[in-house]
Amino acid sequence: MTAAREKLFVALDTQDLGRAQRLAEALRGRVGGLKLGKEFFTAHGPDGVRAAAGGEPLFLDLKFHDIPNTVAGALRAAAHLRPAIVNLHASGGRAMMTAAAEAVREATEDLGHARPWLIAVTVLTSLDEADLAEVGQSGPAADQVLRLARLAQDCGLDGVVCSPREIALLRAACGPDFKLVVPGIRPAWAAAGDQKRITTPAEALAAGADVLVVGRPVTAAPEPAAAVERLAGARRPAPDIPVATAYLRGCPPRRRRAAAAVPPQPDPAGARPAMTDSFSSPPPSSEPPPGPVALLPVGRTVADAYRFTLQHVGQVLVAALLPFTLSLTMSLLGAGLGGALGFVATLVDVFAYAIFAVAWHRALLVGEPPRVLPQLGGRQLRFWLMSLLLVLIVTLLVGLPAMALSGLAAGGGGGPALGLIVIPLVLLAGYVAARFSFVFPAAAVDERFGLAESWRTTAGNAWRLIGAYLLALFPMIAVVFLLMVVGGSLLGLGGMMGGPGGMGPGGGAPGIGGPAGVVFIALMAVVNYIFAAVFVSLLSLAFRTCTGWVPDSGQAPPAAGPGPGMRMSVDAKICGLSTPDALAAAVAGGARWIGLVFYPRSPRAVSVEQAAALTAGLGPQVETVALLVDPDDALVERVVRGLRPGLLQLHGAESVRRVAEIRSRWETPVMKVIKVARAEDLEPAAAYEPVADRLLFDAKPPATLANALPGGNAVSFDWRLLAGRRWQRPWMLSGGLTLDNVKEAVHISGAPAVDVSSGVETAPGAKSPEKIRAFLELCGAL
Ligand SMILES: O=c1ccn([C@@H]2O[C@H](COP(=O)(O)O)[C@@H](O)[C@H]2O)c(=O)[nH]1
Repeated sequence: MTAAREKLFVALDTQDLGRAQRLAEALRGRVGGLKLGKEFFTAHGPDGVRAAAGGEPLFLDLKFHDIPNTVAGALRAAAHLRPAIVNLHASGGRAMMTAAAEAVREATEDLGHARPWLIAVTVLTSLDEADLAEVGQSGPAADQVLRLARLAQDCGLDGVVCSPREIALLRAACGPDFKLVVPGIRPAWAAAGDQKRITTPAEALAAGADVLVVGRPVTAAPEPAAAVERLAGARRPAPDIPVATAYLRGCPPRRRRAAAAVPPQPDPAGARPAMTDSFSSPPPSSEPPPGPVALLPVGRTVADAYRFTLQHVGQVLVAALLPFTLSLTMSLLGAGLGGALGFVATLVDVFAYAIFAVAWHRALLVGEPPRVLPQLGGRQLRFWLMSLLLVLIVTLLVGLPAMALSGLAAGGGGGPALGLIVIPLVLLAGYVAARFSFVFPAAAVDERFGLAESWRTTAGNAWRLIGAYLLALFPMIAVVFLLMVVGGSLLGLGGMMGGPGGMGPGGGAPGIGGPAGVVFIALMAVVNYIFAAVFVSLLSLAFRTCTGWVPDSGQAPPAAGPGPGMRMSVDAKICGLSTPDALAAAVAGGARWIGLVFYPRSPRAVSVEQAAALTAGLGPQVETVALLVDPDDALVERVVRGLRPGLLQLHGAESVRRVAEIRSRWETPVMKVIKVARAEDLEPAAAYEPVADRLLFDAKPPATLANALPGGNAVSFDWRLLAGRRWQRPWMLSGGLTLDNVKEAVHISGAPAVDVSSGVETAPGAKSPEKIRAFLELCGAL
């Protein structure tokens, strides 16, 4: 069982004993345990619990809340059911929790049972700040959660129930051994229902949850066991693949567990499987951003699709060689065959496209360089079958009605009416195809992803997808047209427009002869494959953005640094912007982040008002980063409220706890700066990884430098210190980067992103738009 599944307790919230038993049976051995709560218990009592749990680790979720004597008695009674976890409400107070802890200890000792975790519910995950205010509790939910967690710990409880949003905060405050049992888990594909403080399973695991409690996403699924698989394997974009992250605002923490949690003691009676140590094993690496699935940024996605393809034209040709040969052979054969054999030739042609598209999807999504002779098998077959199925669906849904209607219209002499009928149908065809299109990248990366899932995950992005395809099409049409005209006139070929210029990669059968014609056709084929690669890239990028897919560690390209596979260019942050022209240069040049400094001593400092005015109207393609140095709460509050930055850069000596607190309290992703001069300066990074969303490695201000700033001193450090290092968090490099050294810095350190300030200035604080442009150009070409 994977670590993710072992940490999963499924809530069997039902009054139907048979259903609970069927669910338990379906989930037996697939999850860490089962949770039976008030609904089931009220209907079936302790005997029902025994009958339903059937020896699986049991979380008896009765959330006791009463006077100390009553809760202690209830827990003594509950001990007979041999639960692995029992709970109460922390708001019952100190005396109640202390009595409860004592009762659990005594009762299990008397019975000779293993002692279950006794945990306290802090603030229900169905409550948000507004709900809390209504019951007289003002302030962030996280404050109340932290207060109650500390009290519970003080009373000798093993842990708490908290929402995923407070995991990092509680880990920092209560230590690695304090159990965090986390409901409010919602993969992207599941409805939130009544839950409010939610996140994805991957995020909760990555943040350091000991147990994930999931109910309806599993129990309401047609196949609960399959839902567990999906949930445990649910993925989100990899932070270190620059393009993927460009679409997502903010990143949640991913934590490497500081220490193994202590599992409950083994059951001496041996009747109930104790939770294994793998409960505490670190989750597989994944980087899930919080919140809803991102909207697809149309312009940026198209630009990235072109950029990725054009940066790897050689690889496109490698990927195209076999498909092109196959396609050309079949086209030549098919041209002479016609009828059924011609149809077979078309099927082979589609298969050739599948070979190409699978290779290119994999190039982008998992960084696998294409090969001249790829391994052919299930992937291409699935892709091919999906292509045929989609053609069939679109034909049945749209093509046939269009033909019938246009026949009617033509018969009735309704020429103009024809357009009115056909145009909506064509739009419908595009819409349906776009909604189903995610099955293709999914097939290429071996994801189980059907039409229904594609339909679901494209919801809200369908028209953006269509817009992106149309936008991508314009340059293609222009280039093909140009080639036709130029090629036609150069070669003296008539009727070229009906020749081999189809947008499909295989092109048509050549209708022109002679060596010049062959060269021309070869050129068209190359162009066609390049454009096909753009489309495939576009689809891959959209898939990754909308579904949050991220490769398994086994198939992922290196998490950082230029690996042997294929990669996008280096992302850049231009920091310390204070003028509109510099900001415009950064945005136009493709900076992924723009940094604003809220540190009064800096020559780049801006006020919150200036910053807000400067960044007003910025599109989603660029993220605002607020640089703070040991900020007090009031400053963070002002900056977050006034600017709503996508990232808070903490550039001072903020402790791990403070970083966690800032992130959680202001619900804004944070980037912690690690200042480096020597190898040992990298060590603190590990402690910050659990609580920060990003790391920034900057040069340590030299002690000898008079009036040194916390950063931006035009000083660099030995980039070799970072070479080959892998971090759990996405990271970037800064410190004395300039136009002259950025290439070398990236090459040596393997940085996936860079941050520059003084290197694009003419004097401290005076940004040069020209230098910014040139710097970004360099990064784009790296
Ligand atoms: O704060 C809390 C405490 C407990 N729960 C319980 O967890 C499950 C969640 O079920 P879903 O169907 O996944 O929403 C449910 O049994 C709750 O009683 C919680 O959600 N929040």
